Amino acid sequence: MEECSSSTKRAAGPEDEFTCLVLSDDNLYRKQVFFSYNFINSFGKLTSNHLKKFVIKILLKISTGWRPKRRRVNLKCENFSQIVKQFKVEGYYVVYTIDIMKEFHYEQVLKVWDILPLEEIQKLFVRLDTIFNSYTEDFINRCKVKCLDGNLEVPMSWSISHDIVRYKNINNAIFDSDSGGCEVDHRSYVENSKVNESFSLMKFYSLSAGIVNHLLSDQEGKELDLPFEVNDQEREIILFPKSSFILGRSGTGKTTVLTMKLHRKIEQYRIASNGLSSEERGMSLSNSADVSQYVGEFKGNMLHQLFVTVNPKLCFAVKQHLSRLKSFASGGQFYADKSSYDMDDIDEMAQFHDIPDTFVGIHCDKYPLVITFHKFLMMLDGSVGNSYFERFHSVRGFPQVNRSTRSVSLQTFIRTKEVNHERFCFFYWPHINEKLTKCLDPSRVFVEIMSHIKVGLQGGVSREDYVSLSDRRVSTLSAQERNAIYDVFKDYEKMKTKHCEFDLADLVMNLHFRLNNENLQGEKMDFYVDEVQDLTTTQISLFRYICKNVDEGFVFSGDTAQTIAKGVDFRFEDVRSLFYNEFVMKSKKFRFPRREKGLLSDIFILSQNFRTHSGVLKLAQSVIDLLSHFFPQSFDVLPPETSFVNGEPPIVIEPGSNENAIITVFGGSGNVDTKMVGFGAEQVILVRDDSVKKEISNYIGHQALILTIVECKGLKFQDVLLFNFFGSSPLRTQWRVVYEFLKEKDLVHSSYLNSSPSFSQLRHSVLCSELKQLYVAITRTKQRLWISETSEELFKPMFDYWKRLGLIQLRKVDDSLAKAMPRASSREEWKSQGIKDSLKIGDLLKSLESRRPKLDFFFSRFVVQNDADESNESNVSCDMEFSNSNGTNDDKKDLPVAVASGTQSMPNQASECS
Ligand SMILES: Nc1ncnc2c1ncn2[C@@H]1O[C@H](COP(=O)(O)OP(=O)(O)OP(=O)(O)O)[C@@H](O)[C@H]1O
Repeated sequence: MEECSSSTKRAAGPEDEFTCLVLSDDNLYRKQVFFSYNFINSFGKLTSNHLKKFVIKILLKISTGWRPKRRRVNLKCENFSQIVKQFKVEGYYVVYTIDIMKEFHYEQVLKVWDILPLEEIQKLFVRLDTIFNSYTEDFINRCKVKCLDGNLEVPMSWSISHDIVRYKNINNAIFDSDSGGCEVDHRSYVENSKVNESFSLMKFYSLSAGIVNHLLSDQEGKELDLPFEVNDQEREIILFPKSSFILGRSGTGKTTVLTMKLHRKIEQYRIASNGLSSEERGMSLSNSADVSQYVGEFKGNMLHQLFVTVNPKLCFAVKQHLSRLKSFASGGQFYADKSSYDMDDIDEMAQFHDIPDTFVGIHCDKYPLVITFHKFLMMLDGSVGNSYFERFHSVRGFPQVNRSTRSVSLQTFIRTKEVNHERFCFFYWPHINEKLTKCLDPSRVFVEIMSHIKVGLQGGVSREDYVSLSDRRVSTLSAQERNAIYDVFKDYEKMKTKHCEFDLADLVMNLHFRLNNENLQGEKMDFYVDEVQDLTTTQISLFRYICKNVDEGFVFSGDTAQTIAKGVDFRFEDVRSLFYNEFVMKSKKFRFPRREKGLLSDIFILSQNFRTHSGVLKLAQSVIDLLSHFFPQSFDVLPPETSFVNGEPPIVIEPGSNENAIITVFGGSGNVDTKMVGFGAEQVILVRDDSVKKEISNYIGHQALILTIVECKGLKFQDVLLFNFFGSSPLRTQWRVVYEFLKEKDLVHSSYLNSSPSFSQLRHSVLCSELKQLYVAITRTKQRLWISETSEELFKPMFDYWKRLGLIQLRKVDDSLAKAMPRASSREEWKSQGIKDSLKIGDLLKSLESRRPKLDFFFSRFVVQNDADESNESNVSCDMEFSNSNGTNDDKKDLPVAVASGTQSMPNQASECS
């Protein structure tokens, strides 16, 4: 056995003996063993340290290829006994299965599902049966294949030249009704369970010294934030070495892939710098060949990685996640250090105060930089020539316009003088010539100005070029409309100059101009851009100035159905061709004067939803269907995501007769028992904007966390209450245009069309951003979504649509609903939710304190009845069984004692169950 070297000691905690076992050179197959989240939880609840150690020893032994001899088995998973195994230790059964994973080839792996007492085993088997029923016969047969190396059972592997397909045609397949799967609306789902208890969405963690240390230390109930095993689709993207684009609907793992890819590179770099240890050779998502390749590549290079996204809260969440992954990889603790997160606010400026506003001379320990796009612009601005802001007279008087630190007065200037969508609509639009504006929609005009006119280097495109876009087949604007928009643009520019204000496009164009004329020393960098749909193409092309490794240095991920940044309008194909023309061709223009073929980077599509169940996804898909109908050019059409878990339709809350549901639920009048006394930490009220947020805060104080749709972007919650989305929509009664779609689908009588406006791309362009916002709001929930509206009239068109398709359920605010909604949360839960989802921890704690007296009345958590049947003890047996060190066996009467060495040492041979 290998001695623990200094680098392996790093990972060793109190259980050095086990660390050495994990790292042992005998333990050749440890990369093929994975522990489920459930196993880790159940293991944590075991009270006997001796039992814990014994189980780990057996699992480590199994990971070397050792297998107990199989005997007559009575306790088994009916249909899949060849791939579902179990062994017994001191009255507990450890259940594991054989699976197949795709990395550089397909390979058999072991998944350890749970450790349970006898009475719970049968229920586990039934659920595993359901999962395996969804697999193809070919997949199952390959799991059954045994590959022997002497006495050892080693993983069988297959080349990736032929696909091994895991799932039958999910969502279309007809399942055996006994399998536990279910059929709804002609679509079948593998499971009928709560999302966080689902087996098909369960996270698995690979066997490592860190995991073993975790298992053997007393960490029961703490939030796990370990690098989990991604699925084959995600792994392929993580391992793909070239620049690429990742497209996928909400909850399909885009942020996860970016974060893991970035973290993996850090690990490879660390290994290349320190030399390989035994543990590191076995690190997840890599094999030694792969690592050695990077050893060569990284030597002598510094690793400069940047993660850029628009939402500061998402940025904060990614930063926290990366720091925990880093801590885990270097053997530190991987739970959030609660005390260090007790901050009042996630403020953009405070978040980046230690990163200078320049890319020149940034110290390497600042990497990876996880920054917002706004911070990225500030850093670029400080990197070449004179700052853009120095042109403003008032700024010249500020104390320091310095590259590394910007004064508070300058930051305030930037915040208050930027013309954004709201400022454009409310302050500029009313002052623009009415003759021009009367037939135009301000939001659409803002998009046109920011995304299609103010592009390029020289103050934007000419009128002639802009108007000529109407000749394109895909253009939805006539030449006349484009001329009018261009006139508005001219007026707007004049007014803006007069008021000494600027918009983001001004800054971006100025940066392009400066960066083109002055040489910024580009570094070899890796860029990970998340939620790329919220950036304009001109903004995106700024990345090329500071990243020289175009072939490999860029990963863009996003979903154009979730574009909520105002003024942005593109599809992934546009970004891909921009990348080719602006990044690839410009970086190679001197070396390759002719256009090369085959240099367009790959677009990967992620299709499995990991976040939520079919009830929510179907509602979300109905919004996508409207987008496809009215605005087919505005987003990338993808096949609907795969969902494995069946779930209830979201609930529309019927308001009381004379007040809105929020008042009924949270307070005001009414019986205390039917009032919801606050939301838990995993729940959120989503609203359109800050004004509605303020309005609700006035009603309910600190009883719940309230976020705007922009703030919740990229985050997730157990339950979501979407409040007054339609009632506060700028579309007002124009939502009636959806009847046109319903009529086309034969969902309403044609008389509905009489009172509906007929759809016009230009007049109803705001519907596009409304639908995208609605999609983002619906997809934030993992389990339950409640929709509450104050105006029946404004909601009616969408309500009719959803009701007709059976996508919602209507419920009155009564006792049962009020009881189902809240969830008592401990102080720790509030904190950990804040950590997970980057919320305002201070607010959460204040909120909790303020309702502390009411917590006594808190409705207990909505408990779903456990549907397990009592298992029948007389009917069970086991694969193999280990007695405890005394050789006793609790189930002796029913189950013949087997085996084990009868001591605490590792069993060498399993003897027979008689
Ligand atoms: N292979 C996996 N197994 C289990 N859970 C996973 C897996 N991959 C991702 N997840 C989980 O799925 C959830 C959604 O992932 P993520 O936030 O990366 O999706 P996204 O595509 O970025 O979503 P959005 O577009 O809505 O921001 C997260 O909770 C993540 O931990």
